[in-house]
Amino acid sequence: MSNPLAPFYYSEETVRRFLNWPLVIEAVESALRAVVAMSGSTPNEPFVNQPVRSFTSSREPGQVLLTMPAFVGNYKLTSAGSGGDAANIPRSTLACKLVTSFSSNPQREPPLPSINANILLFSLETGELTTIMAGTDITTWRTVAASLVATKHLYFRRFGPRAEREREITVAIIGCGVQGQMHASAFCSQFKVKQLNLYNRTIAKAQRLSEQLQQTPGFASQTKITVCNSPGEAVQGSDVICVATYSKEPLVYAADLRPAGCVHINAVGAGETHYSEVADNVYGLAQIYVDSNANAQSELIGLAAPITAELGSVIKHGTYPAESAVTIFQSMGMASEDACVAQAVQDAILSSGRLPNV
Ligand SMILES: NC(=O)C1=CN([C@@H]2O[C@H](COP(=O)(O)OP(=O)(O)OC[C@H]3O[C@@H](n4cnc5c(N)ncnc54)[C@H](O)[C@@H]3O)[C@@H](O)[C@H]2O)C=CC1
Ligand SMILES: O=C(O)C1=NCCCC1
Repeated sequence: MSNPLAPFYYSEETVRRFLNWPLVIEAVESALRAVVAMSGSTPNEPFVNQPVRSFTSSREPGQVLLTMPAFVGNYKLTSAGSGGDAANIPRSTLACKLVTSFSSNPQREPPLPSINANILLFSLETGELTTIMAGTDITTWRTVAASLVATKHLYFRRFGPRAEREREITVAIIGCGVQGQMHASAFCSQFKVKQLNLYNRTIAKAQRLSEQLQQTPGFASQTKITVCNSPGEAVQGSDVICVATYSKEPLVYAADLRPAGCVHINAVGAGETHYSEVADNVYGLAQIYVDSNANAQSELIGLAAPITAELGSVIKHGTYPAESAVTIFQSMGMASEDACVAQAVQDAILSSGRLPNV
């Protein structure tokens, strides 16, 4: 039966009310696990059909449209308002994110985000478009969630099953734009961050973030924040480094890493290539993990170092790195993450009784 109101539209404001870390982390972890299995490999197991995304350049350099389709089959969501028996019923989602990256948007007057996205959800019965969901906040949250999940499994789990709750860490944030700001607040709320080093090309932006964090109700008072004058200063002594800029030149060099290793890097940003923010000599000594091998094959061309594994396979099999390793989570971003988070948000909205088209 076709829906007379379709497609439903959920605005950024509505989506924002339903985003929280348990919901987004669970959905992103589901996508990361599911991507390890391709269609039909094991019956009833979660799996992903995720063709390589397309990049369409627009008028100027630094302006690009990405189309990101995915089908995620047989996965479960427990924290999205589908609690009780419904939580045990396998879900499947057919979705496509349309996202633009216009890197000079923050310099506009008034400033706009560099990343703007919408996520389309389709009926599994008829293929009709059922929902259009604003996807800019989802993109930020799911990318930060991927870094949180990577840090838990590639860094903390080296030290045992409870380390993410007990171990104190120093975190460097390089790039204090939309991604950097949310990485900073999420890492401080989800882990025990004793020292937070902030660096941004325009130092005033890092300064502003420091002030905002300190004014945030509930911001961990045990976190000392330092605004750094160079990326090297931020990296030195850090256990976990998150780098999210448009830089085409390396910002993280081996000489600045702790000499004994034991460092994890979330490489989030994309200049011309995904791997431009981290120097070759760091890739040369690190173990490199990716969200998707298939995406890595098409988007990490030229990376002169082997990929160790998909993050989802570490989560599934518990194959954690050695304590002293330097690890990189090369985050490219996956359509399946967007699909699972959008589904979880839609479930939460519907179970709250909220009307669509708001
Ligand atoms: N891996 C993933 O899934 C995703 C990756 N991204 C990427 O993350 C990066 C950051 O995105 P947003 O925070 O939304 O952008 P933004 O524009 O809000 O922030 C970018 C920050 O990087 C800094 N920056 C820009 N160019 C630089 C350079 N050449 N050297 C040093 N710093 C520089 C700016 O000062 C700014 O603070 C982008 O490359 C974006 O494409 C965004 C979304 C998802
Ligand atoms: O996954 C995404 O969404 C993006 N990835 C790379 C940069 C643009 C947005």
